[in-house]
Amino acid sequence: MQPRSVCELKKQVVIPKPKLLKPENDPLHIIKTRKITHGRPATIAGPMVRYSKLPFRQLCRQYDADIVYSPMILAREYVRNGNARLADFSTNDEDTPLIVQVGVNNVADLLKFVEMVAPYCDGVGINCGCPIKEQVREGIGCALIYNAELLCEMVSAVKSKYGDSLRLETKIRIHDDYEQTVSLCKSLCDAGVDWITIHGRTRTTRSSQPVNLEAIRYIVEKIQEKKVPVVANGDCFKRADVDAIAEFTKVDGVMAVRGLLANPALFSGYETCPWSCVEKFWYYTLEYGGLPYQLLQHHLYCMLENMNLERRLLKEMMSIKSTGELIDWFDTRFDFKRFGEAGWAEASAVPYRVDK
Ligand SMILES: Cc1cc2nc3c(=O)[nH]c(=O)nc-3n(C[C@H](O)[C@H](O)[C@H](O)COP(=O)(O)O)c2cc1C
Repeated sequence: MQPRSVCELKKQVVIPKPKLLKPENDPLHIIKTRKITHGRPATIAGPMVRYSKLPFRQLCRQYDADIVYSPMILAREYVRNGNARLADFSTNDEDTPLIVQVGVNNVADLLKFVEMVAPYCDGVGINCGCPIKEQVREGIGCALIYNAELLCEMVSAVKSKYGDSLRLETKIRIHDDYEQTVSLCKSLCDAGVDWITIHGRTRTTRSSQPVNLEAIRYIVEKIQEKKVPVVANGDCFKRADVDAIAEFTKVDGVMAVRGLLANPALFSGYETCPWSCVEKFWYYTLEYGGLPYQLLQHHLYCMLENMNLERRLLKEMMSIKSTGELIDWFDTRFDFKRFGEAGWAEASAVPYRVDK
């Protein structure tokens, strides 16, 4: 029998209805109240094509990510192709608050996409930042920041259908001329967007160049009267960066991406990835399944890379070719007693090693 994603299985037994968001699952409520209730901006694990799959999302939540994104899913494929649906999105009841990010270039595909994913997430985010040429050529990703009319039409189509039962976000890049970004943001606010994430780079800025926080600050100030929350994205690599970015730009939330890939415990204040994080990642990966081997291996590489291990060990790990062998390798190379003795199923019931 063909494997099915959790999402598909759920569809067999329930007829999805638009749900009413509870405050604890409502990303907008979280963004608006984090400062008041926790004295800090909302912490957000941003979208990463290939990487932000269910086990990684749950890992980030364990380490204080308030809201977590799926990778960008292309609406065109998802709404037309059952195999794409199986490959692109799986979820479960613990996978909340979740924003499913979509790459889309027309209202019809977006509405169909939202209809399919709305019962399984708390919000949808439109990708308006992807600079990859093939996507931009098709009017997806970054192309949308130059097509405000279409983008706003898409936002208002979703919001007028779903109201407050589903949140809608747009993740944009900045323009060379900040006034263009200000104008786009104002139009998005008028179209009903719930919050805007601003990645402080232009279409052509590379991620090796520093993020432009001045631009974000400028835009936030200019759209203040709209009272729509803004999240800053770019170069958040440690917990202190969250506060520094929020303080400087006056945003309501901070999104990290590459920082979390290397250290999913970043928001909890760990300077480098703690060992407990590696153990938990293993746990979620085996519990939830669905990660292709190379992705599992690369996640582990990213985490271990900055953990002061001998390079020889990393090289050895990268030469391993299957999940079974990798488990054996971890068992022999590290103190993996907890899972080794208790077994994977029971391991979740015992407290994890705390490295703090
Ligand atoms: C491996 C990888 C995959 C990414 N995939 C997406 C994506 O699916 N959607 C998106 O909006 N941005 C994507 N991005 C961009 C990030 O979300 C983010 O905007 C960028 O990395 C800047 O944030 P950072 O400095 O915290 O990494 C991706 C970035 C990386 C490194």
